[in-house]
Amino acid sequence: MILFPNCKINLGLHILRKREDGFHDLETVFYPLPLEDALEVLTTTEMIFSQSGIEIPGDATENLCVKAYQLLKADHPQLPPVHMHLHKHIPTGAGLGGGSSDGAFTLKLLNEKYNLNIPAQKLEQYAAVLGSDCPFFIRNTACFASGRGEIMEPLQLDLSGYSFLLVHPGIHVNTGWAFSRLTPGPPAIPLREIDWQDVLSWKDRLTNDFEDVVLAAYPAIGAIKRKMYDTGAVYAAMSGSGSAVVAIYPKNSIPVLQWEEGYRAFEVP
Ligand SMILES: C[C@](O)(CO)[C@H](O)COP(=O)(O)OP(=O)(O)OC[C@H]1O[C@@H](n2ccc(N)nc2=O)[C@H](O)[C@@H]1O
Ligand SMILES: Nc1ncnc2c1ncn2[C@@H]1O[C@H](COP(=O)(O)OP(=O)(O)OP(=O)(O)O)[C@@H](O)[C@H]1O
Repeated sequence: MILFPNCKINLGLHILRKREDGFHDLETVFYPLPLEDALEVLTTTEMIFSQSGIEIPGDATENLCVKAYQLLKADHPQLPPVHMHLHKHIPTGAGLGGGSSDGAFTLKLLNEKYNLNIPAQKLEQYAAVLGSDCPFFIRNTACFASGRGEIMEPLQLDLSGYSFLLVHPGIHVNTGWAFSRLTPGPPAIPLREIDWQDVLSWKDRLTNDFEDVVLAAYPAIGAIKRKMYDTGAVYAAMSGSGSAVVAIYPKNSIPVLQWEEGYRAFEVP
């Protein structure tokens, strides 16, 4: 069985407070986009994880696909050994949730392929063990998120009338480092006060708290954002803790742009 774990973008991201468990409470809107990895699972006689495409830093045993398998196996010993192959397109350390999506899709795939009958709510709980961004990818539709990102509420938001440009400057931003650099606090404009149907208003009202610290450390990211606005984007912002920047253009109006060596650009027309 093959599934295609997609990426997410954050539309607005406010870091509200540091918690006693070391994590931060936040508020954000998650929106899924079809920049995808490919995840294949076959039944075998011994556990194998293999990977192609973009190289993932770290040991294969730390991969969220492997961790997701182990998490389910502990509660569902009937799961057979599998060969999991992950073909990676989504840049890592990009704020696009690629690793989180791989972990969440592994849970969904194993549940379906081996008829474990785990309800979606329980899958979200397993996903929260893997990472803060993971639960979103179980439902994978636009939502408000709070807590660590695991408390979700559906948001009616259809951006299919727009085109998206994602640019990754090849910089790997460590999420833990980015959280450690910022000062949490109440947002100037809470996400509940944003008019989600008026995309043109977002430029002046929707903010990502990570931009202050991450753009200060990596000015190249701010330059990408400026170039997007200079070329007709109606909204542009860093996604999550970066370093990818996402721009929303009027439908089929993404300009042909030259980027520096080592940058990768992805279009969702
Ligand atoms: C920045 C976002 O992408 C916004 O959607 C997420 O909050 C990050 O989620 P993630 O990559 O799944 O992060 P995790 O793997 O859970 O945590 C990585 C590290 O980020 C910090 N972290 C993460 C999420 C959170 N709500 N508070 C935190 O302080 C912690 O230091 C943690 O050790
Ligand atoms: N399947 C995977 N794909 C990408 N990275 C993974 C995967 N499994 C584990 N990781 C680890 O996650 C790290 C990237 O996480 P980080 O939170 O820094 O970046 P991100 O792009 O914001 O998040 P993520 O893609 O995990 O949501 C990588 O350095 C890698 O070690």
